[in-house]
Amino acid sequence: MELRVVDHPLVAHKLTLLRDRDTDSPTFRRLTEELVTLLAYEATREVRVEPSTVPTPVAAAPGVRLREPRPMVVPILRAGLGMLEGMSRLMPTAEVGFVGMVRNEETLQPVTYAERLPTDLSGRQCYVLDPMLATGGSLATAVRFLVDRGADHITCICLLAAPEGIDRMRELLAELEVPTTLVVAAVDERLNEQGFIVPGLGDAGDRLYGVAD
Ligand SMILES: O=P(O)(O)OC[C@H]1O[C@H](OP(=O)(O)OP(=O)(O)O)[C@H](O)[C@@H]1O
Ligand SMILES: O=c1cc[nH]c(=O)[nH]1
Ligand SMILES: [Mg+2]
Repeated sequence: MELRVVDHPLVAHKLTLLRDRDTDSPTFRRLTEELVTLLAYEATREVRVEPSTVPTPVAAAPGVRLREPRPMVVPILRAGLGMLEGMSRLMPTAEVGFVGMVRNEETLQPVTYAERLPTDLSGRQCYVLDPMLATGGSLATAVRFLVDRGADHITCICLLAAPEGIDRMRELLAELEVPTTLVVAAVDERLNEQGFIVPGLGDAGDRLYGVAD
């Protein structure tokens, strides 16, 4: 798995505001979208295109267009949903599939409670969205799921990652033949005893949408 940490002052500035516990929910949502759009620019560097020529008012201009099958964007519910709009803004013609996952707060194991994806993802490039990579269990499960259905190129976009989660992803995905890239705004210090990223930003889902039961 290739790791790309996006080193850009605007990303760092927005991430700092996002982390602040005094940032309210509407601002948190807006910053999340803005950050994703910036990360997506880097994350879509390998998106597949094909030659396409268009007529300008002056002459024919050779260019490119996104290749079929269209890329698939997969937000991991709940918190990943906050990243969808920012991603769609950059790649509006991508298709969207959904996976719903929640971590068991004691065992930290992910539980999949929803899935709405094509059964056949052969030849598809997939962009998985989840703001937080903590133990790596949720993201690795989602990636495996997509690869099992035939996806042949996976890019994960996260806002924050813990070193433990990156190591775990590498371990769990080691035998996959499919190229996998992780694009993040920052790699934080560590996980705490509750599996939260330190210093992190708290519970991304709660900060986006309010406290869940
Ligand atoms: O790397 P992991 O240890 O698996 O943890 C990360 C997961 O935890 C959070 O979701 P959560 O379970 O809080 O669900 P939510 O999105 O509904 O808040 C986060 O959005 C990731 O999906
Ligand atoms: O720090 C963390 C870890 C998992 N999920 C979150 O939302 N935040
Ligand atoms: Mg949560």
